[in-house]
Amino acid sequence: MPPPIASSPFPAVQVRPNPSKGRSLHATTSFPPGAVILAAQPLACLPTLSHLASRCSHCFELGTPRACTRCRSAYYCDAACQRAAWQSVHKLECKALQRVPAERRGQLPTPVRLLLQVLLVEGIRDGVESLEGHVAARRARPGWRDVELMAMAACSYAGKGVDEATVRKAAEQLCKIQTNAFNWTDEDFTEACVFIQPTLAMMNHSCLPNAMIQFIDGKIVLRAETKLEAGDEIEISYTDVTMPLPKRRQAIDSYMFSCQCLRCRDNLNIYQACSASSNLDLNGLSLSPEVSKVSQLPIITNSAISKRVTTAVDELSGIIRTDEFNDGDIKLLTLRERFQACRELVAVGAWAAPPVPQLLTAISNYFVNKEDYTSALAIQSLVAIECTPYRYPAPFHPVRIKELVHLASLLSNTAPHTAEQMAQSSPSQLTGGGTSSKIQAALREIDQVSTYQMLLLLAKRLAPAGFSDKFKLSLLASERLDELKQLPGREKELSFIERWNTEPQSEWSKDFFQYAVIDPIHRLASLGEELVKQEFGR
Ligand SMILES: C[S@@+](CC[C@H](N)C(=O)[O-])C[C@H]1O[C@@H](n2cnc3c(N)ncnc32)[C@H](O)[C@@H]1O
Repeated sequence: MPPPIASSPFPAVQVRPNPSKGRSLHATTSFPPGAVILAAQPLACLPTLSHLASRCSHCFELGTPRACTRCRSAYYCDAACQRAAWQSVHKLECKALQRVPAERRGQLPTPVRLLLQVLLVEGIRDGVESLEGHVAARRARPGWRDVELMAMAACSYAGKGVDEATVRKAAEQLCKIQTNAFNWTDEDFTEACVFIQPTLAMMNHSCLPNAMIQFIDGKIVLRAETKLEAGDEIEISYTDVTMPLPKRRQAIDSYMFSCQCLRCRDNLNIYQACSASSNLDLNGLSLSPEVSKVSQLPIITNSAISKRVTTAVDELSGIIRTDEFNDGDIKLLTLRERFQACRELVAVGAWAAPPVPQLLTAISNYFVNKEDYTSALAIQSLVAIECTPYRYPAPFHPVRIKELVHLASLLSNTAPHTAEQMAQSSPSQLTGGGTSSKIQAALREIDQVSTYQMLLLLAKRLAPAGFSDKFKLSLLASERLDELKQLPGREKELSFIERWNTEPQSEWSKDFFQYAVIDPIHRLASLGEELVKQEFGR
């Protein structure tokens, strides 16, 4: 039986039957790239296990929330959040959580906690009812016994009994959660919350998505990633689209379909996927205006090189675990070994091809840990110019905004480097004294404070419209810009920056941006390239 079509409570979107995907969500009007299509309240939302004790279970703000004194497994920032949660879900959920043995309470998997809410709260249960769960197909898969056990545990904690019919229904509800819950990653890209929103759950997946979701101030904000026309299907990505094909397939497998998008069908590498984007021209006012010329790169024009890049990426995805790059203590030797494994990609300048960007970020973090901020800044500039814009061609993508703020943070650490301070500072444990002093010399010639200020203003400009006072990265940028106001003697610079910020499209502003931001960051990026090849390519 075809799934029922629910009417959408949001005028901007409409649910339609879809012959190959069940149902799909469509725009009812056109949207320019970056526009906010809608903002929705989640039907149910929970911090993930690793964030349970650090995020409020009601407003989801990061902080040091206090545990509910009864169940000790929901956390709230204050009495108001606790009261509101008590009214909506926690009154019922708290009793159920108290039935979980104390030693297991903090370990209850997030889908099981969501299932508890589905079992206990009528409104949530009704919202989940019409969602797709692929129950029959999941039942035929090896992990089905675990699904049943989780369902049985949830029924028991919820006080619903564990007879066959009740557990079967709960297992179906768990399947719907697994098929439709969104995993929201915070600004550090760790999974922070899991939520369900029935209308947004109608969005299908594409590895070349035309929309994205952000979680801002407890709301799910749906944004157009490319231009949308009325009637277009809205497609988001269920996984990290910059991963190589085998990894994407693995991630998508849990949604019980195989992706037939152009990126998957033709196994497009990161540069080919970038050149298929309609967002390239939007980069004209970004740090990387040359992204628009991606189709002229040898990686695209020379099919032998292009193929080699795709093959090398697929091979490396089997031998390099990118999660090891998140280890703060990663050793120099490991970084060198991994960099050498990537030499084929580096040799053809395929800096954006995975796992090179993740590796460069780990190298930059390695320098930060050593308090060698100049080297970290040079490597991060390389990432900002050669990696991220090709991976995420929309300059308003949160990853691009985060990078501007990150570059600015690194600049704030290098800015106080006077000649005296530099003479005193130890150039980390590396031997690359030559390149390190070139980076320091380059930094002495840059008006780092102005570059810093303009990167932060750019980050603010790219925030989603209507959410700049809620979006974490623009709040952070505003705070830092306010601190700058106290710096004396910058009247001339401030008047230039003000003019650039009010009329960014004018020829004067473009030249000024080139001079004050693009040229310095590109210079640092080429020194970053020299440094990384010299120190890690040996
Ligand atoms: C979150 S739901 C999306 C809404 C769904 N189409 C429905 O009718 O309920 C996820 C499910 O949609 C289907 N789906 C999503 N993206 C798809 C795609 N690119 N191709 C085929 N099916 C897709 C799969 O069945 C998947 O498990």
